[in-house]
Amino acid sequence: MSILIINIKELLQVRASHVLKVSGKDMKHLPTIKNAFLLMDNDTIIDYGSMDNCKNITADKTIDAKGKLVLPTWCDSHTHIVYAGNREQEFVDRINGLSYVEIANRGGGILNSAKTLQNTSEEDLYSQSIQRVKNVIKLGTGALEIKSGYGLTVESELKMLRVIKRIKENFPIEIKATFLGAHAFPESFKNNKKGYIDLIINQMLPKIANENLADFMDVFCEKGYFSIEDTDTLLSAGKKHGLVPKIHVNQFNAFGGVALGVKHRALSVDHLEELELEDIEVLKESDTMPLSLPSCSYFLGIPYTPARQLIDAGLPLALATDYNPGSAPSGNMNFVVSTACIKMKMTPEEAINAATINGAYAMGISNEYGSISKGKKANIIITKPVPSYNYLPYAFGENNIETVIIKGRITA
Ligand SMILES: N=CN[C@@H](CCC(=O)O)C(=O)O
Ligand SMILES: [Zn+2]
Repeated sequence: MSILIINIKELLQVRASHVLKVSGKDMKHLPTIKNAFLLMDNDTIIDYGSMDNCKNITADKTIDAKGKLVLPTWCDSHTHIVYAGNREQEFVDRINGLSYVEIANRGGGILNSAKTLQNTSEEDLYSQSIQRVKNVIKLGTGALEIKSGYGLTVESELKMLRVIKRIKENFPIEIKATFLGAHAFPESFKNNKKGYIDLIINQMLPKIANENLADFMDVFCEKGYFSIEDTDTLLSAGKKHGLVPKIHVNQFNAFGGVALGVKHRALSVDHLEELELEDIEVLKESDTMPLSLPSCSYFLGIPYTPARQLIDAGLPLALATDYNPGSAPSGNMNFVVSTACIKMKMTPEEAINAATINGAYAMGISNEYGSISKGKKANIIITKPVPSYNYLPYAFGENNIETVIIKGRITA
């Protein structure tokens, strides 16, 4: 089936298909066409341009987008959207004065979510998770990275990854799965950290590879979690099974994790709330995408990634939600884009680039997603009538998405 969108007030993020990411000054530029049309055939974008050149084009369905913007769907490249239960009690504990780290040290945090997930059936985990997936699609997300990491046992990590696989099979959006068994040390391995790392390497990884359950390997490289040496060992082990590295790094402390990520040619280094000059220098020599999670900074009240420093140094930046029960219980990419503008001083052009093409790069899919390009997947947002694209981040908290098209089908 073909869909033609006509009279588009402004078509955003129009790029040649070979552009895989944008960096530095180029992030300030968002290529657009005013008074445009867009043509999709089945799941693919096949043509676009000015309305002046739309005269002889017909399609099975025509949508009039007068007064509305059209842009690629958001690419949310860092989520933990598969989880069981919630952690609203910890939210209240933080309001009453405890820090995220103090809560974690008392056995809350990731271990709290792991306990709940271990006691939740695969079926129940799937139904809880798909509610969130359905919601984020309505909010304009068309590609999603999903991590394991609340299992922390062989059985429960596999349970999480099988749920991710099932979501992938049953939903039209693009999904990439990340194995994050190294998210925290389980209580039973508190005094035997090497034992847990051995379990990941010798038990979890071979099974995951055997069932083809993950694309990427992630590690929470942080004080009190996995050290530089642990992360190095784990990423190397993941690579042997074909898993591309990514890291949670510099969330609370900067101690060389970014350089380690670059050494491993990580696809992205994520969080970066704490950043040293040497981190920026090392990233300049790499293809690794720095990735920021503003909703986590907002929710925990920790610093925001210094986006200006990264972009002004000529680097690219991707934005994602970090959707998880502890540090960012929201999968709203529109809020992420707004918050990046409001709190990180990114321009709307930079934020939209970071949430589309650069997010796609951070999932290794920017050859097919993240821009309006001929031959790319027809993943499209049509907004409500709005004055300009600046209005999208400006009107924070307002839902300005009217229609979401995923792989050429109207989905929301
Ligand atoms: N920092 C590590 N992992 C998650 C939070 C996990 C949790 O608190 O449940 C994050 O990216 O923020
Ligand atoms: Zn995370």
